[in-house]
This record gives sequence, C-alpha cells and structure tokens, in this order.
Amino acid sequence: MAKDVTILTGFLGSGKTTLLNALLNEQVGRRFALIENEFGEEGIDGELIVRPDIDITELSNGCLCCTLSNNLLDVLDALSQRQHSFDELIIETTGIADPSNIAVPFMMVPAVQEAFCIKRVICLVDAELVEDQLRDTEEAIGQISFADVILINKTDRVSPEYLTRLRTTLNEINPLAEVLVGHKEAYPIAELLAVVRDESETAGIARLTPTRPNLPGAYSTPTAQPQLAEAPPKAHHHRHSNLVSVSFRFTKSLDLTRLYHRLTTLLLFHGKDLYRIKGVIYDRSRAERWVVQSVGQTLTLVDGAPWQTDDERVSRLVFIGRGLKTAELETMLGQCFSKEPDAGSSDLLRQTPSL
Ligand SMILES: Nc1nc2c(ncn2[C@@H]2O[C@H](COP(=O)(O)OP(=O)(O)OP(=O)(O)O)[C@@H](O)[C@H]2O)c(=O)[nH]1
Repeated sequence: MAKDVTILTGFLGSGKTTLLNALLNEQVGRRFALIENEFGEEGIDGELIVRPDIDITELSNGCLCCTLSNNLLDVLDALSQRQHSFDELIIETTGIADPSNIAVPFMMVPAVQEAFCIKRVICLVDAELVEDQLRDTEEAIGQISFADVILINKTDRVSPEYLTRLRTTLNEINPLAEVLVGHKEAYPIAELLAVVRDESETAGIARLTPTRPNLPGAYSTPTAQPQLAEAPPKAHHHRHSNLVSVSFRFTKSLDLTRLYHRLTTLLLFHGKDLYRIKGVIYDRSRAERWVVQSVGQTLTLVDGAPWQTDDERVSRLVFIGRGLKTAELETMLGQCFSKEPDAGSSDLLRQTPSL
C-alpha cells in the first residue's frame, strides 16, 4: 500500500523545522521517514530533529524542485525498498523550493505513485514577514498557491487586526486552502493533521495559477538596498530570486559573544539582503552546541545538545541571501574566534560558496 507523504513547505525561516519537531513529538507511536532538503551546502536541520528514531535522508546544496530532482527520485526509490520500516514520509523542502515541482514525480511517475501518495501539503508563512516576501521574491506565492493547508505561523509577533488582513490576502492567493493560525507554543496540530488533500482537485500539476495579492507595492521592483557585497566568483545562482548560499565550517572555537555582536551588526546594515543565517556553533567554553538563527532582522542564539566525548567539535554556518560576499563573511567570522590558543585544531577547514 502506498505510504502517505506530507510535504512541508514555506519561505526561509518560516518555522518548518520547529513545526516538524512538534508534529513528530505529537505522534510518538507513528514511524516516520524524513527527507530534509537544504539550500546551503551544510545541512543543519537534520541535527535539529528531536526524535532520534526518525529515518532521515539529508539532501543539501540545492533544491529538490530543480537541481536535486534526480536525487529525489533516487531517495524515493531507496525508501520504497524499505517501506515496511515507516508509516509516513515527510519532506521538508528548502525555504525557496517550488513544492509543485517536488510533487511532479508523485503525480507522473508510476513507480513513485505505487509507493507513495501525497496526503497533504502544509505551507507555513511567517506572519511578520510574509508580505515582504510576497513583494520581494517569487517563491512565496508559489508555495502558498500549492498548499492544502496554510499555517500562519509566528502569530505571537503580530496584532490580531493584522492577522485578519493577512488571512484575506492568503485566501485571495489560494482560496482552496484551509488557513490556520498558530505559533511555536500553540500549534493547531489536530486541525493540521485533519487536512487531507483531495486528489480529484489536482489532476494537473499546478493546483492554481498564482494570483497576485493586493498588497501595497506588491511585485514592484524591490527598493535598491546597500548590497552586502558582490556575489562570490564561484557561487552559482539558484534559479530562484538570485539567492545564493555561502557555507562555512570551522574546527577552531568560536566566541559566542563576539559572534552574536558581529552577526547583529551584519543584520543591522545588510538585513534586507540577508534572508537567513543558521548554524550550529562550537565554543569551547560551553558544554553544549549553540544554535544560531536569523530570520529577517531577528537573531537568536540558543543552546542545543551537549557535546559528547566522541563528537567532532565543529561549527557549521550557512548564510542565504542576495549578493553575499564570501571574503567579507569569512573576515567577519575570523574576528569571532576564541582568543586563547586552541591547540590541535585547524583554522577554517572549508568555505564553500554554493549554488
Ligand atoms: N517568535 C517565534 N519564532 C519562531 C516561531 N516558529 C519558529 N520560530 C523561530 O524562527 C526561526 C526559524 O525557525 P525554523 O523552524 O528553523 O524555520 P525553517 O522554516 O525550518 O527555516 P529554513 O529551513 O531555513 O527555511 C527559529 O529561530 C525559530 O525558533 C514562532 O511561532 N514564533
């Protein structure tokens, strides 16, 4: 029997991984396979999944909807060989993926259709930032249009009046989707899981032709902002919105306080072009990993899992945005190393502009 598939989509930083953990924790007895797709070369999300029993396949450095579409077929093939070991497949897309392209094999490839069936497409929107994302990028509208259920997330950051207006906007873009609201302390999980895709509605690939919402200034050319820098020479542009990712990996200890200060300054001056920072940080003065995240201008640094004796002490950081300049980011991070000598470890191991 075909396994249910949930596709979890939503723009960069909208809260997909956070919701995913809540969904997994809510369904403890159910066995999940998970495909984690990340735009940057360094996959971070897999490390943030809280349930240790999940069968995770990580696909980094591209999008399943385009550059990694063949890899998706390979992964689905491998998963179909071990179908007995899980009850449901969840695919967390990158924040810039077009979910309708990811759905293609599920609708067009007989072997995939035999093994898997899309149960629902959940699209998260960041209540605070979605209007900007609809205005400045092409991806958000495609994600919202293809959803069966739209979760307006991070409602803790907006007013009820604004939420009512946002609901109307989202209904205009996708009148067929159910629109729910919530935030990380109060997700409407039962309602989300109650939504099941009506396959008869989706004989074609695109559920709806995206219609432009009536937002002030929507789809006008974004106002020119000071660029963080020019694109690194070796960076390839993804097909979406000219966004690039730059990944770093260090074994040398980073000083969290310095890092926080530098990243705050970076966001202050270049936040408009810097859509996302995420990383797992090694600071040798702390017993645990630290997880750094930025979405819009908001930067958070929270403690993660403690380092175990055998764990490789390594920091991994991904920046996603427009016109990112690798050399400047590298210089900035170089100023964040811990002061004291760090015997036995190397400096920058790898710095890889990707896509
Ligand atoms: N205030 C607030 N913050 C949230 C909420 N949900 C998630 N966040 C924060 O938003 C940031 C991004 O959350 P993620 O779950 O990593 O977002 P994502 O969509 O998986 O990110 P990408 O995979 O990079 O696109 C993290 O710092 C979260 O703690 C929420 O409901 N309210």
